Amino acid sequence: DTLSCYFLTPRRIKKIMEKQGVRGPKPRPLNGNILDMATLVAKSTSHDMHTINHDIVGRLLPHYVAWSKQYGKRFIYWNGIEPRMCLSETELIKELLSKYSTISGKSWLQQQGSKHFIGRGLLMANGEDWYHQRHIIAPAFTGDRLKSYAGYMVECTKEMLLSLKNEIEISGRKEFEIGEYMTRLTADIISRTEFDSSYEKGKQIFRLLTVLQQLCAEASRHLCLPGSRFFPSKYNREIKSLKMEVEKLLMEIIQSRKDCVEIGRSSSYGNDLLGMLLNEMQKKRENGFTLNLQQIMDECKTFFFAGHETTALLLSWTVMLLASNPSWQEKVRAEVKQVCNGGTPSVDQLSKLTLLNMVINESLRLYPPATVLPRMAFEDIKLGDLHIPKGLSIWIPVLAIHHSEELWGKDANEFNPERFASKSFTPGRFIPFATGPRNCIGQSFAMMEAKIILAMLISRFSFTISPNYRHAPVIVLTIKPKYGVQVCLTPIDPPN
Ligand code: HEM
Repeated sequence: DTLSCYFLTPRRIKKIMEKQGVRGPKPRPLNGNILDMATLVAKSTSHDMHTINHDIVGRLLPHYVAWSKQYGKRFIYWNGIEPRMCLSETELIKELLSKYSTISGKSWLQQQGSKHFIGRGLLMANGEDWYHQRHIIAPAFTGDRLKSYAGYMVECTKEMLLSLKNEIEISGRKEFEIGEYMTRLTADIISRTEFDSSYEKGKQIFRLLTVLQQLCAEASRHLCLPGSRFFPSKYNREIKSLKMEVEKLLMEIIQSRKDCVEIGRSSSYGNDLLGMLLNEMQKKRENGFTLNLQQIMDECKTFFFAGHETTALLLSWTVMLLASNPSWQEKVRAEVKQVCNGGTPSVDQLSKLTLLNMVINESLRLYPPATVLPRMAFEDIKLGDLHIPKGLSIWIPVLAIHHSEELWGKDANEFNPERFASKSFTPGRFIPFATGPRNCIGQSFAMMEAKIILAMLISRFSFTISPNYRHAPVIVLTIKPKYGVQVCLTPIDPPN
């Protein structure tokens, strides 16, 4: 079904959109506007930024800036042979994301790019398949089950803070690239929540997945050349063998849990994410929809991918923002001290950390880890006054919406958490986790994790931005600090 979208001649889509006044840059044969985009981005990101400022849309999405100026808020461009319409009107975005979650989804090109990595897990699934998976998995991310992960988060954070403190005491080092620590920490947390008792093996799987992710990202750069993915290149061979290695380890964990249940040593597959998926695999058999082992493995990989890098980036950017805004750092530290009373934060205390919450939101606004949201229409869709033909991909430029002066006012590019103090603002303009039925399933998980880690970090250390930090945000799937975030840490002595 998805494939059939590609048989619709792109020319027809172009004509339908032109009739509605949606135009864009002229595509080149096969490659569309890919080269134009690459050239503009290479130029705009060839230098670091001169100061730590957040006016980054022109740097990161120069093609968006140029084309929206020339063709208006809606324009169409070509990612190779895939036509994409950029949509930045908040009303229409809200309508698309809330009403059409099963008849729009991930395009074949996107699925192809991640086939050997996360397969058809929740993030890449479409239609009915997506709907069933979402309903099976959703309970793992709400209510008491969600709260039960807080303990793991606190434990892993304690270990990281201790290793930082030891490093300072032993080597006298003060400067740290905090991104490295955050990446390791969020990977530890997701390994524990996913594989609790098989934690060590889980970590091994995730090390392999990190390599696999890099290889797949490189290989998908060549995807736009027709036929290239059929060549048994070095990439393809390496990708296949890594994939097999990861799946073999995953199967070992799954099999040992099944054995325990079958010989009666335990009555359930476990309380971690994997256990929950296996329990569901048994339960859902009666009502017709089943999760098979391949899907469970794809899901395990999906949670690792979707759940750790995004959160690590949120944390790194927030530390950068707090390090370069000492007055907010002090305010948040005082709040944590008052709410948590010197102890580790409990789930109930987290909702009282209002200032920290505002800072995290402001960080997600300025540096949204997921910079664009893609949705392909699998059927004709009516969106406001627009007729969207089947086969058209819609791209929502989250980063540009978050920085729009029209939506946020003259200080749109300034760090000002105060703007999140009032709860009433136009819906649809703040969408770091998307919105509607297909929003981020891990949103509450990520927010809980970020608050716990930042609250614990800020009460143990004060930090300033290092003179070695180079402000150079780049987009490689997500928004990353090109050279990391170097901060100088000073331990804060605990009272008495
Ligand atoms: C700051 C951290 C995070 C950000 C900014 C973020 C952002 C997003 C966004 C924008 C989407 C929608 C993507 C799309 O449909 O194209 C998404 C989906 C998803 N996220 Fe997150 N995410 C974060 C953390 C997490 C965590 C911690 C988990 C899991 C533990 C997670 C799991 C997922 C999954 C499985 C989906 C696919 C949901 C579906 O299609 O039904 N995310 N996330």
